[in-house]
This record gives sequence, C-alpha cells and structure tokens, in this order.
Amino acid sequence: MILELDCGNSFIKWRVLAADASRIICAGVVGSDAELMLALNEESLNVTACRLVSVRTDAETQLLVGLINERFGVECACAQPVIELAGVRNGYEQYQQLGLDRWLALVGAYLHAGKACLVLDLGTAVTADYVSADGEHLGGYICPGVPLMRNQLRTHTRRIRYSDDTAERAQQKNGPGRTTAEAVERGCSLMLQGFVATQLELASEYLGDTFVVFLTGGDAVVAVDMAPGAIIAPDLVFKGLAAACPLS
Ligand SMILES: Nc1ncnc2c1ncn2[C@@H]1O[C@H](COP(=O)(O)OP(=O)(O)OP(=O)(O)O)[C@@H](O)[C@H]1O
Ligand SMILES: CC(C)(CO)[C@@H](O)C(=O)NCCC(=O)O
Ligand SMILES: [K+]
Repeated sequence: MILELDCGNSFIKWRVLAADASRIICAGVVGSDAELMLALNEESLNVTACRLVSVRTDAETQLLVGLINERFGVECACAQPVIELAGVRNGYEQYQQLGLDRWLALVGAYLHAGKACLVLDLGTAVTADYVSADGEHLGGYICPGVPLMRNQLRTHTRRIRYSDDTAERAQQKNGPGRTTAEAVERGCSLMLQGFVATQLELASEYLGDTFVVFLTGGDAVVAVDMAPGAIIAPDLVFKGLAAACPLS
C-alpha cells in the first residue's frame, strides 16, 4: 500500500492507495502528526511506500518522516522544488520559493487538462495559479482564505464573537446580514467570490478563450456556482505528487 500525505499549514490530508495505485483504500484529514498516527493505527495497513509534500519547515517535516519510518519501516519520498515537471515549467524567479502544494496542484491540473488552466485553491490561504497552453506557469496570487479573514476579525475586534454553529447557519444565505455572524460570514464569503470573479476575468486576459478552471480546497463549494464548467478536484495535489515522486 502507498501512503500519501499533503502537509499544509493547518491540516494534514492523507490517503492510502492499493500497491498498484488502482484504488483508494482509506483517506482523511487531521490536525496534527499525533492525530495522523492515531488515524493510521485505526486501519490495518500494510504500507510499503510513502510519498509526501509539505509546506511546513524542514524540521517539522523531518519529524513526521521519522514517525512514519518508525511505524511502517518505510522511507518517505518528499516532493522537492524543481524547475520543470511533467511538461510544466515553474514560473517563479526563484523556483524554490513557489509553495510545493501550489506547484503540485498546477502540475496535476495540467496533466489532467493538457491545455491552459487556472488553478484556484480555496483553503486557509487562497491561491490562484496560471498555466499556459504550452505548460508555462505564468505565476499566481496568494491571499488570506475565509478561515484567516474570519480569525483576523475575531482577533482584532472586541465585539465579533459567535459560535461555529451560528457561523454555519449564517452561511446558508448571502443577503445583508442582520446579526454579527451573518454580516461577517457573508462578508467573507463575498470577498472570496469577488476574488474568484476577478481571477476568471484575468484568466481570459492571460490565458485566452480556452482554459480549464480547477477548484480545490475546503471552500471550493463557495465558488462552484461562479465558475460553471470548473472541475472540482480535491485530489489535485496528490495527482501532482504522484508525478513528482514516482515509485519505480
Ligand atoms: N477538523 C477537521 N476534520 C476533518 N476535516 C476537516 C477538519 N477541518 C477541516 N476539514 C476539511 O479539511 C479540508 C481542508 O482543506 P483545505 O484545502 O481547506 O486545507 P487548508 O486549510 O488550505 O489547509 P492547509 O493550509 O493545511 O493546506 C477541507 O476539505 C475541510 O472541509
Ligand atoms: C501559500 C501557501 C501557504 C498555501 O498553502 C503555500 O503554498 C506556501 O507556503 N507558499 C510559499 C510562498 C509562495 O508560494 O510564494
Ligand atoms: K493547501
């Protein structure tokens, strides 16, 4: 079995594939290394290979690599920054500085589409990346996602306080908020939608008429209605990871 890990700033997304990568055996999202090891221990797994991508510090990543090695006796293949992969060229002035999750997502997208693509990752951070029809990464954008916007408001004000339940109820509609929770939740959601709308406009400008939009990340649902024809691809990073760390 192949263990795959996407180690982000907030969550570790994990999944286990059959040895021939033909199907997903189990998968999950956890908040910490310890939670990951607990989740993996709950399954009876025969892990024979591991590949991972991390945007954490090298020290944090090595800690996790050590835990995996201890538990399963396998070395993790870690995705590394490269200038070119699977027909895509990294567009950063310093290719090492492009977040590896962004890089693998856009490689995964181009492998899937084979033409120009706009990759929108709507998670803790929101990112947009542009790939031209011939595989040139043109660069992208980074901004705070809904969880960060919401937390900034909570942290820097005294009267914005409400529960997660209230937040969830407030998100059902988009009209002007009549409670604090509604005003904040709908406001942040509109910020995100405004960002997505602008990205779609820019994409026509930079990518021409024919491009494929990929939506990924926890808040992808907020944007589906705005991008008809967009491909919802929760596993884009894993697609790119398989290309970055082939097992044979
Ligand atoms: N406590 C949780 N348990 C399980 N799933 C969760 C939990 N919190 C969030 N999720 C789900 O996990 C996924 C997190 O993905 P998302 O793309 O938003 O990650 P992210 O916030 O960008 O994380 P990172 O910065 O760690 O990559 C979402 O699909 C979300 O619904
Ligand atoms: C932007 C995030 C935080 C998104 O997860 C990650 O890709 C990252 O840490 N990137 C490094 C900075 C950059 O991509 O320019
Ligand atoms: K992410």
